[in-house]
Amino acid sequence: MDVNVVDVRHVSRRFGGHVALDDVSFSVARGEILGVIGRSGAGKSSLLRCLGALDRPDAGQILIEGQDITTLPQAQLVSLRRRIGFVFQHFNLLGSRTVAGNISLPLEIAGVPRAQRPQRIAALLALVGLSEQGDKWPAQLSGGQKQRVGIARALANDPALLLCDEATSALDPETTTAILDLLAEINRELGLTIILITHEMDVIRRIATHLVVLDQGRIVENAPTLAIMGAATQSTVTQALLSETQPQVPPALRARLVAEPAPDGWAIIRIRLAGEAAWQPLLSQLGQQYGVEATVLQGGTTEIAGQPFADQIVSVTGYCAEIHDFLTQFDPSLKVLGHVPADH
Ligand SMILES: Nc1ncnc2c1ncn2[C@@H]1O[C@H](COP(=O)(O)OP(=O)(O)OP(=O)(O)O)[C@@H](O)[C@H]1O
Repeated sequence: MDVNVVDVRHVSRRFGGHVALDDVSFSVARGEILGVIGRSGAGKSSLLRCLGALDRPDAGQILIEGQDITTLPQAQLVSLRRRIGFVFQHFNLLGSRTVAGNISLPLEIAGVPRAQRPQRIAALLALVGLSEQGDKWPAQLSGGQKQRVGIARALANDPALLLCDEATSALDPETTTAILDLLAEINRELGLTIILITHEMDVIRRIATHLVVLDQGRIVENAPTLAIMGAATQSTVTQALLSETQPQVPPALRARLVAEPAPDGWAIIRIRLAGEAAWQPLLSQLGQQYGVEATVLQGGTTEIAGQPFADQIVSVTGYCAEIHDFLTQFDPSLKVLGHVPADH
């Protein structure tokens, strides 16, 4: 039986009177990319430290490949930590070692014989696209290259789990995309299980197959990312986090929105379509079937966890109950955001 790589069961962590993690439970199956998101102070770092066996919870269990790390003696913890790779926000490379030397360090600590190291280091450098950079010093690298070294170092001992702590928060948007693509590729090629801690919903949207939303130490959402993005109801915290990356009604139009339909005016709706429905020519179908005009004002179609997902603000003329019923077949969470009276 293939056990989950991670099982977190009723974990709590207190600091003095403050509860940082409150009865947190979730599982991560092999090969999943789990995103953990929450606002500042939600408990993300506390969770990561417990998952990485850098801190012990006050209550609950954390099983890594079926082994409870909260009760393991120190000696066994050392070998267990080798099953977990860490990727840090600020890379944490040793400036006194070359790129190859940084990647070699975990191999040396694990007791990999000297003769075997160069081959392993070369394979890791190739995996992260730095084959020519082994002899360089960290100071000679860009932020993105430093993070590639950080990822290669984290993979050195062939971990079962990769823990990424805000791995792209210090990088520019283009480099963020390249690093997220690299993590997705490593996940695909090695089947590696990844937990990403982040405060950026965009990171989650791009690569996380599953999502846990933390708020004040508690889990408020735990499901496949696509299901949460397309859900009819979400927690207030999730809505706030999602709104950062969701299309919004253009401000000039928002100022003209009224609550009631107006003759000859248009309705402004928000439609989300997950899976195959996102590729369907729904709006042109609407035009043909009902003789109305539907225009996408904001948003588009992207991929979430390899599945198409459309999130759009659309204006529709002649909006009526029939059209609403037609569209809610495809998006039960469809929202009419308001109406714009005709410009007479
Ligand atoms: N060592 C500590 N001592 C006292 N309080 C702590 C400690 N570590 C965390 N906390 C508290 O626990 C709560 C959760 O903190 P944590 O750092 O886990 O949140 P976070 O989601 O990672 O926040 P951020 O995104 O700002 O890093 C916070 O209220 C924090 O002040």
